[in-house]
Amino acid sequence: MAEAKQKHPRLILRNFLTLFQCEELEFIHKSNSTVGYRPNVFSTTLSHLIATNSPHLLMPFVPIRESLKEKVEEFFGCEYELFVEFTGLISWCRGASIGWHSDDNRPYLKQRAFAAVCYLNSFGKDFKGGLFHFQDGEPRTIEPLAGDVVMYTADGHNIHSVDEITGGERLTLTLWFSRDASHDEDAKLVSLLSQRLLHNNVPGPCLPLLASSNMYWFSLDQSSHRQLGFDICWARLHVLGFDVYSYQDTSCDSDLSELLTMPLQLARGVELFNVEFVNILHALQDF
Ligand SMILES: O=C(O)CCC(=O)C(=O)O
Ligand SMILES: [Fe+2]
Repeated sequence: MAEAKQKHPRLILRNFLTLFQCEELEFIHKSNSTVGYRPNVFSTTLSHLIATNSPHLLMPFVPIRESLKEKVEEFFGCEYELFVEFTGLISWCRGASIGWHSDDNRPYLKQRAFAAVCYLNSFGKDFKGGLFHFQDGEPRTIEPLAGDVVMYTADGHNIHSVDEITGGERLTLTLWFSRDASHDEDAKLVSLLSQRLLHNNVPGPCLPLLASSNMYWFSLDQSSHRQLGFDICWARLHVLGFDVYSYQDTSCDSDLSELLTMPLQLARGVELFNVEFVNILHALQDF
């Protein structure tokens, strides 16, 4: 057991998060995510929540980040040594996968010492495919289940992969930890928060601002014309059964993504709801 821990330092924790916490984070992701860093992947970072004037949505992350850091420090024997380097909600849609790798496998990722991946939804129920595998050691394969967490060193002792998603959307809260204080995410977040508070140019305490429209544009074919794709915010509302009604003058040649930055109302079938939203992010967060 001790030898296995030395060779492949890793820990699986069942039911670390409650289903309520999973659902709360899922709601935040589905109402704020942008197109991610790899094909068919969407992400919500904490700095993005600040940049889009939704810092109140950071609150549910605070106790979870703290207890994950404590667990990692306790299990890997490095109490009070770690900084959270990155926190993000990451969802993988059909076609997304990642081959064998370690999480520190690029020069710009060398500061990463440990990873914690929290599963926010479940294999077989919410998505198909997407099993997690370690190349060596035990456990070899992990079936993602809402609330469970896998923690492992970011180095070559824990080479891993994720099978292609074949249906649904697989959602995780993923954190990396570093020993290097210059990669402390908290310091970056505090600085972003204070910049926003000092520059009083935000519309109101809780009214979201959209990032640039290409951050929400999901291209179906990366290489082809920009038109082939959809706006992820609009698509998420559509999945929930809503249509968007914009009372802007649509006779001008404004495109869809521009309209979604303007005031709008929601409709379902022939029913038009009275509430006016400042933009589509506001509708997603408050419908
Ligand atoms: O989502 C997972 O299970 C692991 C993802 C992963 O390996 C990564 O993002 O580096
Ligand atoms: Fe990884």
